[in-house]
Amino acid sequence: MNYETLYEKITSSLITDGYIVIEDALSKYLISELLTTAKQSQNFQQAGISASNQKHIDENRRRDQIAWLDEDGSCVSEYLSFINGLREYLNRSLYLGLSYYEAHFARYKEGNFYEKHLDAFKNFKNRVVTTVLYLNEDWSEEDGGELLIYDKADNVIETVIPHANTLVVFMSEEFPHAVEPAKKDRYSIAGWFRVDKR
Ligand SMILES: O=C(O)CCC(=O)C(=O)O
Ligand SMILES: [Fe+2]
Repeated sequence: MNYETLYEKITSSLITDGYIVIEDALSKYLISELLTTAKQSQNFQQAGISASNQKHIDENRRRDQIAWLDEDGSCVSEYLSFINGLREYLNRSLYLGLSYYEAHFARYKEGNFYEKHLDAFKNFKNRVVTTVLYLNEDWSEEDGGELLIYDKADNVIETVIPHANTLVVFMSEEFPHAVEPAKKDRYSIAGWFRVDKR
């Protein structure tokens, strides 16, 4: 698949707004394969909070479960090839020097949420660009689980319904965000382009 138009759209929005929400971003088929892979994964673990990967689990702030992506299935490879093209495009056009991408499937069960947070800590300079791809077919407004994106003045600037094939991309240091409690299982792939070494 040729993703150039999508890369161009993401890049220009990152320049003007710092973020973008795109519905129907990728192929429907790819999204349903990714959902099947996520649902079948045996690797989900309770997510932690701390910056340093030490498992400090704080259930008051975050209740989702995560499974780090590995390139075993063809749909995961296809998704990562889209992502790698985006990484190269961003590096070519914005000189971001993104060196790699880490990503996990996330599952929020009924009642799970993620309090308002930033994905990157200013002094660390590690996570530069965040991506979230939603995998939920037939998600309606009553199902909760919205992503709220805030500006620096703490106003909600976007309320994103986690519909299958909606892709969100934003500058990690700039946008506090939160996940509202989900009312049924909510699946996504959250990922981060980083500038440090693996
Ligand atoms: O799933 C989402 O909408 C956002 C998840 C998130 O903020 C994170 O994993 O850091
Ligand atoms: Fe986040």
